[in-house]
Amino acid sequence: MTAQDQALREHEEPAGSGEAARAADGSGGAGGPAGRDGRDGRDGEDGRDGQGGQGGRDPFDRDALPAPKGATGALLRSLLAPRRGRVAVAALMLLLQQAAVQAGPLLVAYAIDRAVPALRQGDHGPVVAVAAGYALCALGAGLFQYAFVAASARVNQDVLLDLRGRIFRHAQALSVDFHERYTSGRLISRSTTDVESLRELLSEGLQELVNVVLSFVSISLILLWLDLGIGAVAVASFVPLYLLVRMYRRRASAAFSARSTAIAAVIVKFAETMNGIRPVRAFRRERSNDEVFGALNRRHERRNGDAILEMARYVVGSRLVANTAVAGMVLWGAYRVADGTLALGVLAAAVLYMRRLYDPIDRLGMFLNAYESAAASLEKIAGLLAQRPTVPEPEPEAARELPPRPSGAPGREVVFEGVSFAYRTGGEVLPRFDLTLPAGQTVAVVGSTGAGKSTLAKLLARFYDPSEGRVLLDGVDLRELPSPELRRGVVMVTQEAFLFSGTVAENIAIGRPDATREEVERAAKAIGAHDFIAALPDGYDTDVRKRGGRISAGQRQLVAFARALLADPGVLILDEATSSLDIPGERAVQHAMDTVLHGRTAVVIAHRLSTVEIADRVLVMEDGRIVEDGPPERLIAGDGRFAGLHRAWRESLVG
Ligand SMILES: Nc1ncnc2c1ncn2[C@@H]1O[C@H](COP(=O)(O)OP(=O)(O)OP(=O)(O)O)[C@@H](O)[C@H]1O
Repeated sequence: MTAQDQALREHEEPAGSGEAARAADGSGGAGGPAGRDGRDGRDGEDGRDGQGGQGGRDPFDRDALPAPKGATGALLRSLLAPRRGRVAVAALMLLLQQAAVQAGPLLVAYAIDRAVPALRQGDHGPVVAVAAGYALCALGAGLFQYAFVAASARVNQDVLLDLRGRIFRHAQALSVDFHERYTSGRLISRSTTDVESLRELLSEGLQELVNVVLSFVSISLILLWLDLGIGAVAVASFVPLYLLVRMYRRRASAAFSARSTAIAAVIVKFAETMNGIRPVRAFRRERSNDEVFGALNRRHERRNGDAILEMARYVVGSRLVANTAVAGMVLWGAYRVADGTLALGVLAAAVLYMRRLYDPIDRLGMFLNAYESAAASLEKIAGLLAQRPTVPEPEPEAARELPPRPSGAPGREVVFEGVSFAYRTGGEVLPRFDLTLPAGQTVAVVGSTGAGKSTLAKLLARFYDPSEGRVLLDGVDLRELPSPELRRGVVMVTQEAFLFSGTVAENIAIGRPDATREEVERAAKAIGAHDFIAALPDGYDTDVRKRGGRISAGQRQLVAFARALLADPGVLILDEATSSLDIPGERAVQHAMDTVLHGRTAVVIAHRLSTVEIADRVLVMEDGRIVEDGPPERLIAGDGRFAGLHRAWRESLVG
C-alpha cells in the first residue's frame, strides 16, 4: 500500500468528519446540500447508542453528541416562539403573495372565454377589467413578496443571533473536561457552519417549500374546480412525482454522505497541516502532504460529481413527469374542446397552471437537501446544548462564601481530604490521598512527566471535581463556592500565559476588572514588567494581537504574573514554563515570581531548580502518589528521589 493509499484510508472516517463537511458545505454549493453527516447512520445514530459512554464507545468520538428525544424540535420551537407574531405575519404575506400569483391563469381563462367574445360584441369592459386585474395581481405579488422577505429576514436574523449566542454562552459555561474532549474546532463548526445551514433552510429552503406546497394545494383545487377531469389528471401526475422524490431522497442521501466524508477529509488534512506548520517545515513534509492533499481533493471532486449527477437525474425525471402530464392533458383536452365539453380558455389555464406547478419542482430537490442538512445541524447543536457542566455551580441555597481574610494574613489553608481522581476517559490518576497546605506556604511540586502534578493543581483550581473526597479552602468545600468567589480564592497561571485580544492594560486588568489604571501599572511595576510595557509603541494601550510578535514568551509570563498579582488570590497555582528563557529573562521571571508568590499560599509545578530552592516545602510525585514531602534542604540532604533529581539538575547546570 502506498503512503497515499494509507493516507486516504486514514482520512476515510476522520473524527469530526461531519463538522468539517459542514464547514465546507456551508460555503454553499448549489442548493447547499450540506453534509448529511450527522444522519448517515454512523455519526448520528451510533452517537446515541454510546450515551454516557457506558458500555459503548465514547459519545465524544462522534460529531453528534447524544441529545434527549425531541430536543431538536424543542430547540427550534424555543427559537421561534418568542417571534411568534412576526412568523405569523411572514406566513400571511406568503399566503397573500401566492393568492396574487395564482390568480393569473384564472384571469387568462376569463379573458379567453368571456372577455374576447365580449370584445367581439364591442364590449371593452371585461378586457379592461382583466388587464387591470392582472396588473393589480402582479403589483400585489411583488408587494407581498417584499413584505414577506422583510418579515422573514428579521425572524431569521434574530433566530441565528439567538442560537449563536446560546452556543457561545453554553460552551463557555461547560467544564474544562468537556472542552478537552469536544475540541474547539467542533465548537467553531457548530456556531458557524451549522448555524449557517439553518440560515439556508430558513431564508431560502422554507420559502421554497411553502411555495411548492401552497402551489400544489391551490392549483389542484383550482383545476378540480375548473374541470373535474382535467383536475384529476393533474392530481394523478403527483403519484409518479412522489415516487421520484422518494427515490431521489434515498439516493441523494448516500451521495451527499459520501461527499461530506470526502470534503471532511480535505478539511481535516488542511487544518492538521496548517496547525502543525512548524513540524511540517522542520521535517520537510511539504511534498508528501501535497500528494495526500491532492488525492483527497480529487476524491472529493469525484464524490461531488456523483452528488451533482443525482441532482441532474432528479431534475430530468421530474421534467419528464411534468411534460408527460401536460402532453396528456393537452391531447385529451383538445378532443374535449372539439367535442364542446371543455372551454378552450379552461384548457389554456390548466396548461398554464401545470407549467407553474412543475416549475418549482426542480427546486424542491434543493429544499430537501437543505432540510436534511439543517436537521442534522440542529441535532448536533441540540446535542451540544444538552451537555451539562461536570463541575456545576452550587445551588444558591448551598452556596457559601469564604471566611474573611484578615488583612496581612498570608493566604488560605488548603486541605485535600480523602481525595482520589480519575479522568472520565482513563483510569485512576491520583489514588486516594490526604494533604494539608498551611496558609502562606510555598509548595513546589516536582516529579517525572505524567506523574500527576498538573492534575493535582487542576483539582485545586476546580477545573475538575475529585472522584472521591473533598478539596477544602479555609474549611469550605470548593463545590460550595460560586465561581466569582472561587476565582477570588484560587487563581491558576498556566504555562502558556495566554493573552486575550485587547490592550496590555486590559490583559492585566482581567485579574480584577474594576482595577484603576494606577493599580494596573502598580502591579506591572511590582512584577518588573513596566519597563518593557512602557517601551511598546502605545505603552499600556498596545494591542497585544496586532503587535503580538513584539511580546516574547518571557514578557507574556510577566503580564500573566501582573494579572495574578492584581487578582490577589488567597491561593496561587503556577504551572511553571519549561521553555528555557535566557538568563536575564529567567532572572526577571524569577524576581516576578517571588513577588507574586509572596503573602499567599502557593503551589508551583516546578521545572527550575531556583524555584525549588525558594519553596518552603517540596512534594515529589510519582505515578499519582506523593512519595516525598518536606523542606527542600532536608530532602536534598537525604538520599531519596528528590536528592537524586537535585543532583542531576546541578550537574546539568554545570554542564
Ligand atoms: N485530560 C486528560 N484526560 C485523560 N487523562 C489525562 C488527562 N490529562 C492528563 N491525563 C493523564 O493523567 C496522568 C497525569 O497527568 P498530568 O498532566 O497530571 O502529569 P504531570 O505530572 O503534570 O506531567 P507533565 O510534567 O508532563 O505536565 C497522565 O498519565 C496523563 O496521561
